[in-house]
Amino acid sequence: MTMTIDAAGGALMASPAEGAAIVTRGLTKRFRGGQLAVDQLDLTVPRGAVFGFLGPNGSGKTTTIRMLLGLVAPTAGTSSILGSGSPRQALTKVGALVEGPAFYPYLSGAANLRRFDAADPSADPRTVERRVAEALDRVGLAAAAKKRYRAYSLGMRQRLAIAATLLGPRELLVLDEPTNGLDPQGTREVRNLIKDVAAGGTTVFVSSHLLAEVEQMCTHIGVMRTGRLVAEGPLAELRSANVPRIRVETPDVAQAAAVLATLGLTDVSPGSGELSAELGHALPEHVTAALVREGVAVRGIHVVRPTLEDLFVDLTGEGFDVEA
Ligand SMILES: Nc1ncnc2c1ncn2[C@@H]1O[C@H](COP(=O)(O)OP(=O)(O)OP(=O)(O)O)[C@@H](O)[C@H]1O
Repeated sequence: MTMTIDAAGGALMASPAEGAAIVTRGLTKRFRGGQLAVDQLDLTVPRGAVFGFLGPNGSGKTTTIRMLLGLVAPTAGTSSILGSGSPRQALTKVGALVEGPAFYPYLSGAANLRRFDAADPSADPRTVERRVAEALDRVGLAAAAKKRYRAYSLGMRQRLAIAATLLGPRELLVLDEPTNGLDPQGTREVRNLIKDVAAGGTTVFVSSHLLAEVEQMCTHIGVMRTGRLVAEGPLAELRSANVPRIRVETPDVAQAAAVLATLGLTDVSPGSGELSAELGHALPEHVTAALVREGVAVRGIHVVRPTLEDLFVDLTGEGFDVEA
């Protein structure tokens, strides 16, 4: 179901969450069957960020989003959206897309949006035509406004779902797996649309299990593993946290390990016919010279900088689907 969550407006309360678009502290959800879906989540989404909420299937992303939007009650902890501790107070400024869209196939895109808007008690029916036209224009569907929904491509359908979240001015968009099921073209369309929306100043919180996709559009990421947040921060910072390693191919593994340790390299890991270590600030040419000087038979030397994918596999214990 596609939904734009709206509620009666009201003054937003000042709170410690001011300045961030989303803050959760100790947010926890245990389902009745005993399943701990979200475990002590401390999340901070800065205003203006495109925040990628990344994690394998079942890691708790949708449950977190449902708690943020007030659709499911947390077992423990707090969450705050746009500085308000009560989701209902902030939700007129929030557009949310949770799960798949539910549009009428025989109605046009524009007619679907009009129906959608009519179901929103906080929307002004006098301005609906203008707002529908603007939303369609924003997602690049102005020319297809009168086309029936069933004739839309998958990418167009998803753009219409996002248009439904943009029928009012939004400070925050929350999108749960918006590219799920899309082909590469549709994925690109949605990704570009998200970037455009963010460029207009809207904070975007987007969940995904696709690392490559998140890397291409997000400024910040949070990584979930079995209900817990295992990494969070600006993408650039997480990238630079990946320290380069040196890998040496040699039959003299033990002797090479001793040389690397003497040079101050850390995390020296011997293997079969090769070994690796964190390079740190050492220069590869100095390491090579030292090995040769000590009589180590060097067959090959490589400097490897782990990718974000490597980092996430380490963090989550699982591979991510890297196809966008
Ligand atoms: N209503 C529910 N009752 C019981 N368990 C649930 C319920 N909803 C989700 N879960 C469980 O909670 C865990 C987290 O699910 P959630 O849907 O939040 O993960 P997700 O990261 O969004 O995964 P996906 O990408 O597959 O939707 C899963 O183990 C799931 O089976």
